[in-house]
Amino acid sequence: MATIIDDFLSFTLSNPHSVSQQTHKLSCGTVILEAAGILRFEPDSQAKASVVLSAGIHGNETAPIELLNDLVKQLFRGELNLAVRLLIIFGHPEAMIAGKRFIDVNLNRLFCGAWERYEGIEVTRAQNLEQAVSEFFSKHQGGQKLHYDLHTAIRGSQYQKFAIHPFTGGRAYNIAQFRWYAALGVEAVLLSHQPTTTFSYHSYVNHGAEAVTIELGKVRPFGGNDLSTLARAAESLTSLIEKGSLRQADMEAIQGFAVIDVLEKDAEDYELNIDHDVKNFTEFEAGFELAKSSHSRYIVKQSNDAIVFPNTDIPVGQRAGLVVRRIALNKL
Ligand SMILES: O=C(O)CCC(=O)N[C@@H](CCC(=O)O)C(=O)O
Ligand SMILES: [Zn+2]
Repeated sequence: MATIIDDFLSFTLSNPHSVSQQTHKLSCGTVILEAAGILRFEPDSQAKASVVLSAGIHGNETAPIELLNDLVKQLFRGELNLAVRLLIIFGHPEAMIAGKRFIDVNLNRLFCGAWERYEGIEVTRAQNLEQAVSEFFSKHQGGQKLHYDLHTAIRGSQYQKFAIHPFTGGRAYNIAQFRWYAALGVEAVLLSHQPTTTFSYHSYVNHGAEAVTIELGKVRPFGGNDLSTLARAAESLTSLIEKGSLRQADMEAIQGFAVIDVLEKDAEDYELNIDHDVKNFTEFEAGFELAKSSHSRYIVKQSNDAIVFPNTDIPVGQRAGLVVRRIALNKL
């Protein structure tokens, strides 16, 4: 059986529920297996930042899991310098084994204490992840607190890699973060217009971290990903781990979008008036009836408003899509 040193992903898939704590000495730090799918790296030198990198919050979004697993292998082999405190999280090992987005309820709707209102195996995992992040940031030693929650999208996208920035509630946008997203290869950023119960929003609002959800392509099973498409993301994350600073690329490469509306599935007969293969960021004409149910209709308000994350295969009360509108990030 694989050890965490050989292959953290294989080890996690073989030990999805509970593990005994393990500590290993690295050439420039220490690594602690804290819980199933959770590894904490502490550098020997003064840490330049506290960084959370999570993937697999949705079990079938495998490319970023494979990406993080490669980084962990390089750290164990002593091939990378460790300049930051680093928490690596494989969010939902049981869903990863099942090859499913989730088992009972969508884990990425349970943070900020929302788990209190749900039942299912994800409830305990959400609590454990909140606690792991809280303990990690409570030992912050200086520099920035950062959390990048890595996903892949169910549908194809007109922008392959895009970020969903948390609702700021008046906190200023950090332009250096946008430049860092560009360095990761991100092509579009959505600015959320209201609080959510996602993992990245939790770190942003409760820990004051610079946190964001990043979509790195399309959902594929383990082994089915072309990791060469993530080379830029891998290089920039490696640089963050080794140097403790965020690479900066030209922000002009990123298209900004404001989230205008959240489409909510408000009845069992809720329908989106789009084909199953419509891509994220597809635009509509003003007046188009985008959604309807026995309770409501959603009419597109302005031409070129676009849809992201359309999905009606969800419980009533949850998000069936986001309506977004182009904005200039340099005018924020
Ligand atoms: O492709 C889809 O429909 C969903 C992909 C995904 O899991 N996206 C995240 C975004 C989280 C956020 O809004 O910050 C999610 O839906 O949880
Ligand atoms: Zn996801």
